[in-house]
Amino acid sequence: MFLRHLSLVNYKNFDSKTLEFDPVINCLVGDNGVGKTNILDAIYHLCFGKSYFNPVATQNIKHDTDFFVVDGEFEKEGRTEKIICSFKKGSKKIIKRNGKAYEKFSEHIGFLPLVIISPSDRDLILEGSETRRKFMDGVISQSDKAYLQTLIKYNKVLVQRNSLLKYFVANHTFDPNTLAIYNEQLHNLGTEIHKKRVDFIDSLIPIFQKQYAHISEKDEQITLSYESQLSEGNLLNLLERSIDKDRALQYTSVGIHKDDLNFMIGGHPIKKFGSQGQQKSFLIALKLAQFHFIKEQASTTPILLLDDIFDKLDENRVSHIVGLVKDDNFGQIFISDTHAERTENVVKTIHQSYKIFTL
Ligand SMILES: Nc1ncnc2c1ncn2[C@@H]1O[C@H](COP(=O)(O)OP(=O)(O)OP(=O)(O)O)[C@@H](O)[C@H]1O
Repeated sequence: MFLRHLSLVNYKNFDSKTLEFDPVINCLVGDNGVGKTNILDAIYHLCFGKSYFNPVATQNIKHDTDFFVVDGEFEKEGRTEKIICSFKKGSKKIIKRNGKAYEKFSEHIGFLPLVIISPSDRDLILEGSETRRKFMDGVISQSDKAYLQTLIKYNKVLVQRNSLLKYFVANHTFDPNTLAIYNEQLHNLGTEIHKKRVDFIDSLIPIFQKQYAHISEKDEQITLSYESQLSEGNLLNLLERSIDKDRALQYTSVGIHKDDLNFMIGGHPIKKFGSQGQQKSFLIALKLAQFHFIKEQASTTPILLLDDIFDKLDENRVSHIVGLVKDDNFGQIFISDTHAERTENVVKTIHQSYKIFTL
């Protein structure tokens, strides 16, 4: 799969921009702030229906205008797939595939698999557990449509259960029977999600360890593990046992919405004890593991976006990553960098077709 053509109207700093891409390697070069990352984000937008960097849709519209359009032409399994994502202030965002608008964006997720490696990935280490759950959910959803639907249902029931807990307190009442209905639903949906997360992490760990060893070239003991209250007991029991606590807190204190991933180095949290270099290698290994996992699960090689990759790695290691496309017949890669020469030196070593875009 590859992206052949991209055109932007009023997307972030671009009023109008058209690019024809190489099927293998594309380098976006230029000074700070010219819009290299914005182009990568527009590609991300076509695959996920949203920005990777800025979740506020209106802020992706060029200042002083009131709509944006991102239009892309992909080649997938010998067919042309035309995707248009448009958004006008005050209206709903629209994503169309070959002229037909999706009713639910979730139906589009996974159709065009993509992995991005960017300096903002550090949030996965630094931020709270929600960021790591989103990462996990994003990867699983790209290859398992049922997972995303189950997760959406779980979150809806969770909102309803939390509203009920608030209602109880506001009205000085309690109805265990209605609560039991929500408990049962959360149990069924949460158990399914938990199982898929366990399976996912089990498959990801060996790929991740291999990638880390490759990148760090050192014998460091790093671990990635999944932490869930459901590993200690059945969700229905946990929910029943926490009723008093939940009533006091007015929200649901147990469930898969509390899951986390633990990132450790030498047995200690990498957030506190990892050097900057170790944290960067960890994140790249995690994202490359994601790339390989999706490639194995989906029948398509994901598009790989490398934003500001030289910020994280030296030229040899960038060559190694870019070299991924050499092994994967249909892989396409996008690299953003401030130094045209440095980028060209790296891509030349791969002996594949490439294009350099100077912005
Ligand atoms: N909604 C918007 N309207 C207009 N300009 C915007 C909007 N959102 C972001 N920008 C502009 O986009 C530019 C940043 O673009 P981007 O992050 O793509 O740069 P870059 O080329 O990747 O830079 P760097 O090399 O520093 O990473 C900034 O000048 C910013 O002001």
